[in-house]
Amino acid sequence: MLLLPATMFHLLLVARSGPARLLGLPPYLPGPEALWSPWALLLWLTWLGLQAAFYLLPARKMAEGQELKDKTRLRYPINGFQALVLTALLVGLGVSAGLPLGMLTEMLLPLAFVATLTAFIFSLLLYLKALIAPASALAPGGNSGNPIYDFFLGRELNPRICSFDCKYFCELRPGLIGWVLINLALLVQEAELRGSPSLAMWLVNGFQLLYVGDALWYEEAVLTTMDITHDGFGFMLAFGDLAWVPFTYSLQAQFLLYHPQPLELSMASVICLINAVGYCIFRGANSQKNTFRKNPSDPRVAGLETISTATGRQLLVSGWWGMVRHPNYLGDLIMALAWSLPCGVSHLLPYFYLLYFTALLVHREARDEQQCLQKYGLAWREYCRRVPYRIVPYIY
Ligand SMILES: NC(=O)C1=CN([C@@H]2O[C@H](COP(=O)(O)OP(=O)(O)OC[C@H]3O[C@@H](n4cnc5c(N)ncnc54)[C@H](OP(=O)(O)O)[C@@H]3O)[C@@H](O)[C@H]2O)C=CC1
Ligand SMILES: CC(C)CCC[C@@H](C)[C@H]1CC=C2C3=C(CC[C@@]21C)[C@@]1(C)CC[C@H](O)C(C)(C)[C@@H]1CC3
Repeated sequence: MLLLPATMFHLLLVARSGPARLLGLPPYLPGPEALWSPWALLLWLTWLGLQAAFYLLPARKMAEGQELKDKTRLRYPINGFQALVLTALLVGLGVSAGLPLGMLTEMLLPLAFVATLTAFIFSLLLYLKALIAPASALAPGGNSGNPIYDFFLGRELNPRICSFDCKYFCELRPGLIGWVLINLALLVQEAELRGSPSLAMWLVNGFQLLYVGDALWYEEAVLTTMDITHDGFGFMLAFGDLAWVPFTYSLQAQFLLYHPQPLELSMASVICLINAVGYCIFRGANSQKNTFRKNPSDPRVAGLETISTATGRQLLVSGWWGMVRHPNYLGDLIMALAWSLPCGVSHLLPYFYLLYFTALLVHREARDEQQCLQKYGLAWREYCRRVPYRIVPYIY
């Protein structure tokens, strides 16, 4: 809990330092005046309030989540993409009225500080709220009795205030949309400093906007991810969603602002191709599984080979899910590589995301494997026999 914020501040500080060494010491240790700003707090709270207001707007659709322990299903508004468009319109209006968006890049440290503070306070409130939640509302992990462990993992599965779902809101709105807004501010700032944004900055902005736009367009798919169906809402996700995502996932764009990198058109085309391949695998795999889980007789998936399980559910063994056991992770990792390549190969720092993400997905894959083995038993073993590789064909 201390190491994660420390890593985030380390990355923010080294990204703007001359040597930009991932493993080097930060150029200076920020004092309270560099971290604390009432304006940053005001801006952050306004941002959270704005995104919460967008969440509460009428949605084009209400989706049902997975069945819970008490056999009920929660309902979720599907209006994340609408929130992204409204945010873009508002920011566009602001910029045309003279709002200095590039200035946001000067406030990253105090904003990251207030986001971290919010995550700690929010997690504490969530921990306290879980004390009065019924046992059926608690997450399978995160209720060990060790308060520090439970505070970190999160005790309640789907904490809500009336119909407002705190975890679903945080997972997709303030952090993800904040990430692309920070990227955009870095692009604007680069244009102000150097006359126009660099090709590398355009690529990083474009790729990551596609990733965030995709997440919000296919918002309903998040309801079947491990975070929503299995993990409690505690410090890990609150900090991850609110602080880690916007301030560390924008690291490549931060690096590019302070360390401009030349990029040939031919190299840029290769990088675009890598991103496109990654995206096709990621989207193809996620959509195939979601379509199959919603309706196995959908013509798009009806011809795929499957294994039956004792639970009545089936497992795909052909198509994307017959290539490796987590094709979506493979696609995500290929995209992560494409996001770092525009930053060149002179520094390790822009590859931090790729390294962290590999570790996260390897660990996540192992957790999922454990859960699937528990759920599906012998059928899962048979799936592992038929599809022996986890993430990368013939390698892992
Ligand atoms: N950018 C980021 O920081 C992060 C991105 N991600 C991305 O989020 C996405 C979701 O990931 P995550 O929630 O971890 O897991 P998945 O979407 O991979 O879901 C795993 C579940 O899929 C089902 N499943 C597994 N194999 C099969 C099969 N052969 N046929 C049918 N169903 C199967 C099982 O659930 P069941 O059988 O119950 O349906 C399993 O528990 C991924 O694309 C990942 O890359 C994840 C973490 C961080
Ligand atoms: C800080 C810790 C070390 C780890 C925190 C992990 C979180 C940052 C991630 C856990 C799962 C995530 C997902 C996405 C973002 C990062 C977190 C919150 C996701 C919303 C990104 C966009 C994708 O399209 C997705 C599939 C919707 C992702 C779902 C999981």
